Amino acid sequence: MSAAGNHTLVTPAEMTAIDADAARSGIDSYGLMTSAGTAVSAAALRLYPGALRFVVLCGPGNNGGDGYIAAAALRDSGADVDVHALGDPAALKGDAARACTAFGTAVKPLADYAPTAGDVVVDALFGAGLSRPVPPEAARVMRTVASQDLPVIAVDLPSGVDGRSGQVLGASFRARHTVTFVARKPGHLLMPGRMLCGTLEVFDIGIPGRILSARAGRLSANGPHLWRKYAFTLDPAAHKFKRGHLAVFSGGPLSTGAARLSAIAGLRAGAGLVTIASPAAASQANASHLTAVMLKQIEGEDDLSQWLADKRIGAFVLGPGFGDLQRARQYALMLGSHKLVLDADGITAFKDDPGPLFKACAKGETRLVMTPHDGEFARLFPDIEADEASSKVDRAIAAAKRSHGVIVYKGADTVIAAPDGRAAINTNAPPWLATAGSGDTLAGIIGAHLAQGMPAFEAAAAGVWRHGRAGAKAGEGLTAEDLAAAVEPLPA
Ligand SMILES: NC(=O)C1=CN([C@@H]2O[C@H](COP(=O)(O)OP(=O)(O)OC[C@H]3O[C@@H](n4cnc5c(N)ncnc54)[C@H](O)[C@@H]3O)[C@@H](O)[C@H]2O)[C@@H](O)CC1
Ligand SMILES: Nc1ncnc2c1ncn2[C@@H]1O[C@H](COP(=O)(O)OP(=O)(O)O)[C@@H](O)[C@H]1O
Ligand SMILES: [K+]
Repeated sequence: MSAAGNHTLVTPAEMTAIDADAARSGIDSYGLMTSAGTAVSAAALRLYPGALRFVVLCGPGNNGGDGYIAAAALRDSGADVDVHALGDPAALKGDAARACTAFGTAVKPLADYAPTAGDVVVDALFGAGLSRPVPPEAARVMRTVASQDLPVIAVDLPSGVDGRSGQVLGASFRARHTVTFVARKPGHLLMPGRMLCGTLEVFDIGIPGRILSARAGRLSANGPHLWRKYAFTLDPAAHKFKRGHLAVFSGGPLSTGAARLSAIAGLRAGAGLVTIASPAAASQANASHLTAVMLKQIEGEDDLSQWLADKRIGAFVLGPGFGDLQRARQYALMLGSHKLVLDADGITAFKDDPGPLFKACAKGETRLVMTPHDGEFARLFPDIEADEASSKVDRAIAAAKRSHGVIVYKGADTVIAAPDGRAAINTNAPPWLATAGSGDTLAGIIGAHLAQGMPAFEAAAAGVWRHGRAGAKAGEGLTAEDLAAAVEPLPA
């Protein structure tokens, strides 16, 4: 068994190709199924030593095959086991047919299963091969098992969860524990799939790492492996400008708090210098709340173009509490080759006509990071959002390619995607991050990374991860002020 520590994520389609490569290289596929099914039985015995009965529900493919192996191993260990099959077991093919024959004991129809207190359900109906909504008889069993709150151990994925997108096709089991093989799939990390897996175990069934890496794409779980080489230690001779200068645009007099949250988070995240660029009317409000953060009055385009001559400004944050959408457009388009985190109102400002922004970011190194939540994403990319066949990862990558910027598609399962097709799914964010000002804090952390010279994808991925860590450290009930204060130094 390996902890879910390997960062690579493999889609079901890639897994099929890995499977085929393994077979071509001479690895016995029935041996792989035997390892998989045996791992499931071991988990079932370990987690539920007091089970009165194990009920293994087997589907029409190799997921069902794993189930037959598990059922045989459970029976051979002395447990009470019943197997119920979806479809006719005589129609099974290949390794699954062999596993069913090896099980040897009578198999009952799925519809005959009457859930009973003391049952532990092993869900081997569908795994990577789920291709359409689950049939009604499977949905019925899922409902009765849930209504009795029986524990479910899922083989590979809770049946009904699409391993590519994490979406539920029709209905699904809610597992207490899921045993998957070789590597995690995106559906284990994306919502709602993540919630339906319970605890997740990745079992190494013996497919060599070289076969995995040859087929795996550019999607991983977010973590320090993505940015470690940019997580510098401080040069003893550093001065504040060397640590990066971040500028944050403030909104008007009644909405200055968001920019301050970004600014303070930017300082905490390691920027040497943070300046709030404030309209004159808001200067007083900002000045009365700022100490370490500096203040610069920027009243309009003339002030901004003069200020932009200061080449020491490493990055800008535009959007939190900004308010004036027309001005947000002007400012964003004036930033030339400067790096920019565009959040909140900065994103909404480009709702009806994002073309000029995307064009301005088309050349050279990626310099734009956008941090939309669902609503903002749909405003900027309505057609991408409307494509129901695509996963959150697909949508984030499509938006990154179109905008030439890094997309941080926020939520409980934030996806970070780059225009070159790299993507990561974040998993360390506690639910209490959903609080006012939390997104402003995130924008400031990412801005600090950009100001310090991290490339955009790494800056964004590290920012999302540090934001999640800070949330966990500050704990439930945090406010956005606590969050900024809880940002830990890099490298973590
Ligand atoms: N990838 C690997 O290396 C290994 C995979 N194994 C298992 O193999 C599984 C994948 O096997 P398969 O590709 O056979 O796929 P599945 O067993 O997940 O399901 C495919 C079967 O279900 C049918 N089906 C799909 N959606 C349906 C629906 N909504 N209603 C009714 N029937 C439906 C398909 O026509 C096909 O017969 C994995 O999830 C895993 O459990 C293991 O045997 C170990 C090795
Ligand atoms: N259920 C959740 N679990 C974990 N993180 C969440 C959840 N909901 C939201 N978040 C995170 O909280 C932050 C909220 O940002 P945003 O929606 O912009 O809020 P605000 O505008 O109030 O600052 C984002 O980083 C998002 O990923
Ligand atoms: K399953």
